[in-house]
Amino acid sequence: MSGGLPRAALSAVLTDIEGTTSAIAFVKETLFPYAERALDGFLAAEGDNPEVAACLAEAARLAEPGEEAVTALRRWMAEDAKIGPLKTLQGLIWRQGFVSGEIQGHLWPDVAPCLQAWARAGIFLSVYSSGSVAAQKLLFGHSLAGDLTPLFGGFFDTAVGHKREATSYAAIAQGLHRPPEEILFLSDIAEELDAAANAGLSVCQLVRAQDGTVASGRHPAAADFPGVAAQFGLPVPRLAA
Ligand SMILES: CSCCC(=O)C(=O)COP(=O)(O)O
Ligand SMILES: [Mg+2]
Repeated sequence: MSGGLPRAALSAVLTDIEGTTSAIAFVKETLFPYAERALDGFLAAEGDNPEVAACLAEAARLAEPGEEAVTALRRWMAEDAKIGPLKTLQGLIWRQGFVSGEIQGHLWPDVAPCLQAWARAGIFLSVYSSGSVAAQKLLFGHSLAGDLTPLFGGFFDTAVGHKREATSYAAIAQGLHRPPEEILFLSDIAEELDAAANAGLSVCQLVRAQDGTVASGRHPAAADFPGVAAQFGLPVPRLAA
């Protein structure tokens, strides 16, 4: 935090998912392997679906010369590359798992009570994740805390730009019709917070011990959402012990 300036009054919270609302292990050990296992069967069954076909065409365009679309998709999965057609396809594959109840969206226990209290206090809530908007809605719609999608007024993915680029946050602030400093961006990744801060947003790093996150020292930091609330003047709900 730079030099003791008073913080702007917040009107909105924009939150990341992996490492912020949800465990990194849930994404890496449940969601990603589910999509990897299901990929071939899904493409065989749904390859003619126009949305799936569009992902395959875009993957082929972005693949290395001579590399097949499916090979590129598997390589991006292994690299955890945040590439549009992969993220869209993962969302489409996860749909069956979330809707059937096989997967429930992980949320740390402090998250839902804080989001509910902030929404009740008139704070506008939105999500910005590398996961597709469809995947974000599945995770919050089928979460351990039930369907939280009505709490959110906006969902943003990398269609707006990459998470380490300031222009993405400027576009989100413009889309939300709010001055950037009134929007508090929450993330575990310092480079994302750098980009948001460069666009003028208020920022806080989530340093969740269970995820092994290390504080960057470049931004305000909190161990959980009540810690965020206490620092930024947001309501702090009473949590069950
Ligand atoms: C249901 S969203 C899954 C998260 C995901 O696919 C991902 O790549 C994590 O990105 P984030 O920007 O939330 O860290
Ligand atoms: Mg994250």
